[in-house]
Amino acid sequence: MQQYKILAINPGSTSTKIAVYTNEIIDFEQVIRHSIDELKPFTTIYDQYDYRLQLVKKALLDHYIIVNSLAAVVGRGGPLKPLGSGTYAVNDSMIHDLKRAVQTEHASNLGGILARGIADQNNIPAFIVDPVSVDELEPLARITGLPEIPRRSLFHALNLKAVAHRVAKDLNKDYTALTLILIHLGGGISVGVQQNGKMIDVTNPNDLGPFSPERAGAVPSYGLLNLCFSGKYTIDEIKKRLIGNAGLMAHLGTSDGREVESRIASGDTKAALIYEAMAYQVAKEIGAMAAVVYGQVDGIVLTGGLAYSTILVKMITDRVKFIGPVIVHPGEDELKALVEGALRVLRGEEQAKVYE
Ligand SMILES: Nc1ncnc2c1ncn2[C@@H]1O[C@H](COP(=O)(O)OP(=O)(O)OP(=O)(O)O)[C@@H](O)[C@H]1O
Ligand SMILES: CCCC(=O)O
Repeated sequence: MQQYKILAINPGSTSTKIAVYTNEIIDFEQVIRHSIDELKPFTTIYDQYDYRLQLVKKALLDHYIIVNSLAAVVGRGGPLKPLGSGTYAVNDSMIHDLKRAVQTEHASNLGGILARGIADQNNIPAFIVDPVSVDELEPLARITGLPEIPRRSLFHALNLKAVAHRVAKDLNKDYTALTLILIHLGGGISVGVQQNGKMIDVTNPNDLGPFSPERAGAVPSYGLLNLCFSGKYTIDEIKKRLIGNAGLMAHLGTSDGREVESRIASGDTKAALIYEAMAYQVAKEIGAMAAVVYGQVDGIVLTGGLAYSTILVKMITDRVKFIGPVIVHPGEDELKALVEGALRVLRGEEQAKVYE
């Protein structure tokens, strides 16, 4: 079998995670941490480019990786314009949009730029895979009761798509032949339904669907309206509340599922009620996604950090197993997901898409 050595780069707000794989086997992984003081001099995310690039190059040297041994470099895709799923070659239009943070400033905007910066040294391809702005919604799924507020597709695309590929492989089925309900159970929770390889409906964890360890999910609109106009909060404070200080955090003062479970084990009835409510909301959303595909579901796939929880998985499974088999792939491995996306292209299983 042909050997492909691939560098994956995942820039986050306080770290740059990198890994080198040979095919699906990891050679090394490193988390390069960035202190607040180190990042302070940079006004925009793009201003951090050279600083992070030098650190990635140093890490490669430290691990005796020479750039010309690499077959490709793959970076985390930032919130680009809405686009179809898959692996994209990093081109000039993408670099332009990543630099100007076309949707929003986010550290992941540096993923494609760093990948290109290293790949260009050796004339090898640079890719990104399934950024959060993957948008494959059916027209019906976009419509809300307010024409000026359509639903937007923003979700944990990288992990959900990678896990869908793994499930198809495990079942020895064609990826596009499966209809799957896919649930990422992380700090935020995304629930979507994938048919013919497309996520035709999905909840954006920042404004719809179940509440999660730190986000509010869907809340009654009149209540939210009153909070916004109470005069007590700025718009930024409301945003931070909805996606940082909501869900388990707001009810229980922690966003750590393990901590909630140890409280439940020691008899905390409030923790038990809130945790079950989160499972209940996830199950309800799974039911809604099943209705989208007339109940014809090949599997319900639970993934993300909270999928390590046997209690939570059981509470969800008990409510949804009548819809289809529940398959659990706990955790999320974004670097591996990036490498798998690059490998699909290098092996000719998929064509690299072109960002316009
Ligand atoms: N064994 C476990 N039991 C219960 N909860 C767990 C376990 N392991 C991880 N978690 C919980 O999973 C959640 C984090 O999941 P994950 O790491 O997928 O999220 P994240 O990367 O922080 O956020 P996001 O996935 O939204 O980007 C936390 O609430 C964490 O406490
Ligand atoms: C917006 C979906 C992805 C994330 O919250 O990290």
